[in-house]
Amino acid sequence: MGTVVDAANKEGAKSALSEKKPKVVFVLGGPGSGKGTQCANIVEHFGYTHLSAGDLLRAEIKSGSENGTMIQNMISEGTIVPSEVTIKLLEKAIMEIENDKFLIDGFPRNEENRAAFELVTGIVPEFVLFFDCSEEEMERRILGRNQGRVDDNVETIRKRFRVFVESSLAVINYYSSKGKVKKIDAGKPVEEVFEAVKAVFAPVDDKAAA
Ligand SMILES: Nc1ncnc2c1ncn2[C@@H]1O[C@H](COP(=O)(O)OP(=O)(O)OP(=O)(O)O)[C@@H](O)[C@H]1O
Ligand SMILES: Nc1ccn([C@@H]2O[C@H](COP(=O)(O)O)[C@@H](O)[C@H]2O)c(=O)n1
Ligand SMILES: [Mg+2]
Repeated sequence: MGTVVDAANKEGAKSALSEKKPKVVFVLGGPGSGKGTQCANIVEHFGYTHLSAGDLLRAEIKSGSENGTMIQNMISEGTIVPSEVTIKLLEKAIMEIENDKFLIDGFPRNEENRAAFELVTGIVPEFVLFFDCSEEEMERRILGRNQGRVDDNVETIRKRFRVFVESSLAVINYYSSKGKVKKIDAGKPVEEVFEAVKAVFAPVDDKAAA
């Protein structure tokens, strides 16, 4: 099966998404850095729609789709699912949802994700919100999360840390070279982190909370 990049190259196709032209913010950071927590706050205060790539993949497992077993195994291992799978889920969600601005949480996770998304959708992010947090603090948070996630165990957490350092940081560095990264100290308490997040969105977004 050709990759999603091959398909885009071959057909020179831009998905229907590029017609919709949504505003997209990538929300990146290590496992347990607080991406989902802060996305919920941003949704409430600034009117974005939150799309967690991890949640979309977990929903795909639950749907019993043909990719479900592969996704389940990769999440259990903390590895990164092929871009074509994740991008199709993101494209479907963005096209179905009546909003023109989206927080894409936990994506892109590696260079393949990044390049394929831009090639297939034609979308370039407004900016990247990067939650910077120590591994000690992230591990402490995940072990206290109690959401029953198959990947919330010490062994998989350590694998996810390794994937983040080896693959995801390169994505952050790429956008940093474009001057697009807004780095947040995510090691602080939730409310303090959100104060810093608000400062990022307030000047840019016309729906800033009063
Ligand atoms: N600033 C914070 N201080 C303390 N605990 C936090 C903070 N932000 C989030 N948490 C808690 O840490 C845990 C992980 O947060 P969250 O699920 O938002 O992280 P995440 O980056 O989405 O992780 P993953 O990539 O594993 O989905 C949750 O239990 C959350 O309540
Ligand atoms: N772009 C992505 C995002 C996630 N995954 C897989 O899902 C796991 C959980 O992601 P969270 O953001 O919810 O922590 C992640 O560890 C990967 O296994 C992916 O493959 N590609
Ligand atoms: Mg999350």
